[in-house]
Amino acid sequence: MNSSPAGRLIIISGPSGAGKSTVLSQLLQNCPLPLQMSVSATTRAPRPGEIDGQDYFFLSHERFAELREAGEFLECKEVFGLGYWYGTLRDPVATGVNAGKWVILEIDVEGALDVMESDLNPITLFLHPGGMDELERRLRDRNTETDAQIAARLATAETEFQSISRYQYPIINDHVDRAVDEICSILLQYRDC
Ligand SMILES: Nc1nc2c(ncn2[C@@H]2O[C@H](COP(=O)(O)OP(=O)(O)O)[C@@H](O)[C@H]2O)c(=O)[nH]1
Ligand SMILES: Nc1ncnc2c1ncn2[C@@H]1O[C@H](COP(=O)(O)OP(=O)(O)O)[C@@H](O)[C@H]1O
Repeated sequence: MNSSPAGRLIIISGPSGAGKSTVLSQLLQNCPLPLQMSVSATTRAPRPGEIDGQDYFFLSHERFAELREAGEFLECKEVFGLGYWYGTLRDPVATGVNAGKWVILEIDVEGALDVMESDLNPITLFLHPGGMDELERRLRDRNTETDAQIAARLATAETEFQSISRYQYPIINDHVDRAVDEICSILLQYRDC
């Protein structure tokens, strides 16, 4: 018998550069819930400082395709139309939720819509940077992508904003601390449900 309280699935989406990683790392440190990040698999190259198995599982295209064909992904998508795949592995998510964790999927809108249609009943949040100018500034200041990659991210952002109404909670990340507090308050409302 499993005596742990039930875990939850949480989805956070939002355009690249909105501040998802920044906000989530503070949320994990400051919100008194058993939160756990889902580690996605991707075929994109690691950025300097990113650690395999911690930030992502960095896979070859061949290995990713094998796992996809074997049905190992809860969802997977080619994001930004640049040939790079991203996917959520089923097993670690199920293991986390069964152990009472509140597992956070930081995934794109297309993948999120797939999970919303499943019977997993996720809590869904969309992080918004405030405006396109601010988004571009954050992407340029982050200095991790080429101009072409930034352009692809901005084009995808325009499309992603059109799906904001599919999420339960739109969050404006104007100040990191404020956004973290807002998200934590929302999640705490579900603690006794
Ligand atoms: N569908 C899906 N999208 C993912 C997954 N992991 C990451 N993403 C999305 O892929 C996009 C790019 O992520 P990344 O390459 O880390 O760049 P960043 O968002 O600019 O930091 C973001 O929109 C993520 O939310 C996943 O497992 N599935
Ligand atoms: N509220 C904020 N105000 C200003 N800059 C921010 C804010 N949140 C995040 N940033 C910065 O914006 C850039 C993109 O943030 P990041 O967390 O990498 O976004 P994402 O994970 O959504 O792609 C980073 O350089 C980060 O330091």
